[in-house]
Amino acid sequence: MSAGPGDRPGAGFGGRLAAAMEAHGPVCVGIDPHPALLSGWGLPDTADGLRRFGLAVVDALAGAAAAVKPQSAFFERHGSAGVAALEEVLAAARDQGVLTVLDVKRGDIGSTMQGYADAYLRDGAPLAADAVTLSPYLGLGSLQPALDTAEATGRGVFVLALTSNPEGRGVQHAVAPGGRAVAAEVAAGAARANSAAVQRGEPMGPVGLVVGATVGSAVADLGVDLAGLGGPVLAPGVGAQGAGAAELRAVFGGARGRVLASTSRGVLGRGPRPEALRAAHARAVEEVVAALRT
Ligand SMILES: O=c1ccn([C@@H]2O[C@H](COP(=O)(O)O)[C@@H](O)[C@H]2O)c(=O)[nH]1
Repeated sequence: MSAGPGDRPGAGFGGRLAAAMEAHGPVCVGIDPHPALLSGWGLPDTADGLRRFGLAVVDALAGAAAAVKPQSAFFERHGSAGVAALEEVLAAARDQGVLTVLDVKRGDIGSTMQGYADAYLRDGAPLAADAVTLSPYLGLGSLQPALDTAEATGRGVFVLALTSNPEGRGVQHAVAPGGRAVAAEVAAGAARANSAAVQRGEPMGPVGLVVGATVGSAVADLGVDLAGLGGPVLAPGVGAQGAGAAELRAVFGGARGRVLASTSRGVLGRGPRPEALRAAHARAVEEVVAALRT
């Protein structure tokens, strides 16, 4: 079976994500198999435990959630067996029509970046996802091979702009040579990369940003132009990291229709019963929709 997006309706990632958000609401559920969650679900902290955990989340949320976001780190803890479990979880999501954002936060020199692009964004790759997270801190231009591959295969990327953790400020708020904050430069570069898709009339381009729902006034203070991005905004920090309706409303004023809020422990902590996971997701959707209503 093809591992590419060819078996999915709609061409580009932005269009497919917009359709999924319209159908299921603007909330992505992270698949973060923390040891404590595995134990709470009665699963062992082994590759097989992770596999069962990830498959249970996909089964519960297929047809209910716009996307799932497996966190690669937890699978990598178990070496090749953990990565094989991640492959199975990605394949299950693909088969069940759930969009995947693989949270790997990759960044490297351009020639190596092509290797990452081939690993995650190529049709038929064992770890192929609909989108991946990328780190621009080796220079936004170094990500170009991944952006090109995503564009060519109908996939997407989310570039870290303002992360949800407080330690990110030292780098992301720093002033770049042009006089703008680094995060504002990253957003401007992403907007440029989306311009062709926007001109073609696609609802969203393939290049999204990661902007934590916990970043307070940073978007406005630093002049990070989310309104002009033309792509989706992945907003982690909802739930366990403390962001709720008030924070979402305050941070995302200019981009409300394109925000995909992301929560992991906030939903996973309600498992393992599928109905409980779906109910927690539905509550999160209600809260996010109310917060982002224009
Ligand atoms: O800025 C960022 C970027 C990514 N993350 C990731 O999202 C989840 C958050 O999990 P919660 O349980 O909802 O706190 C996790 O995988 C992070 O690595 C982020 O938190 N902030």
